Amino acid sequence: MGLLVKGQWVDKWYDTKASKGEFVRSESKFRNWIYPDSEYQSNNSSHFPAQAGRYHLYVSLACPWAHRALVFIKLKQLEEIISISCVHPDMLENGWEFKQDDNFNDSNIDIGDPLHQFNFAYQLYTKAKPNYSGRVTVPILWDKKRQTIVSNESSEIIRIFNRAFDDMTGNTLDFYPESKANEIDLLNERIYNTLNNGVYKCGFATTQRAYEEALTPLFDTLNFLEERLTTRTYLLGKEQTEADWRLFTTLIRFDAVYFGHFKCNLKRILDYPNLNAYLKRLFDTPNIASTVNLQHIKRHYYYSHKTINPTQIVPLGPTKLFP
Ligand SMILES: N[C@@H](CCC(=O)N[C@@H](CS)C(=O)NCC(=O)O)C(=O)O
Repeated sequence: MGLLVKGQWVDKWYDTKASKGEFVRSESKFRNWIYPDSEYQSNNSSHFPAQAGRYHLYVSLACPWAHRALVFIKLKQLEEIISISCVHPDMLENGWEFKQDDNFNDSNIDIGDPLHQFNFAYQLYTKAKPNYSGRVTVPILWDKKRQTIVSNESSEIIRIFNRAFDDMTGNTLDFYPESKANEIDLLNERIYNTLNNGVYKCGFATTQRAYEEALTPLFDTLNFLEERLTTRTYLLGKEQTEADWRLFTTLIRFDAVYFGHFKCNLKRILDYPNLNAYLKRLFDTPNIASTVNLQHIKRHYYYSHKTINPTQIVPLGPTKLFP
């Protein structure tokens, strides 16, 4: 694991010394946007036009942030509009790699870089910006025409997918409707800080205090959500929204990796009747189950984080998502 410094790859683990043992996530740096024809401004360099076949999405099937983007490809029926490939689950001294490995073939998405045949994800970043400094993260939304990264921020990629290509697909499902935007934003904020990123704060903490300070709010939020779901099918009521899918990709990994590997182990999702039923409901949404790859998930976390699991032993259980 490492990062780019002025276009050069440096192998370095997260530095938590400056933050008293706390894991602090860095901001994503490519923040452009794809617009439908009616809103696209060709003289604005951060604007990209909605065009079929023009964009490629690089994901990791292990990563919860990349998983959000993949879920939106399915929900918004974008498979014919945006091509997709994935990285190998191991993220070691070279960061994310495109190496072929028959042990990790996914029946839906190929490992590799079909556009440039690069070996490493960092090469995409230096192609987009030769002197780039920063982390090399997935998801990466790539523009084949301008040969650059449109966005590497999952929360924005899903908002782009939510509407930019509606004219082409005819799929007008809206997971961030104006009337619910405030409530969605509020829930997202709590869930991001304490759960989506909270599991990482627990797992990557290097002091007891930092770990405990992340663990308490994490389970407060799970208890709050369990209560909320006693009267609701989805977080906002009867309809699915973006808030559900942002939560989904964390919950689906929880019992398999966050409970053990990241020490979020006061309770499993399986121990929460409402949350568990809700998770299954989301999982059973058409085309969603195919986006979940338990083998990539377990292998990535247990094998890549050598500071947490130096033996790199990948536990055999759980073998199923819903035992
Ligand atoms: N804010 C980003 C975070 C993405 C992210 O951190 N992805 C992880 C994989 S789970 C990654 O690529 N990490 C590599 C690194 O930090 O060097 C997003 O939501 O898209």
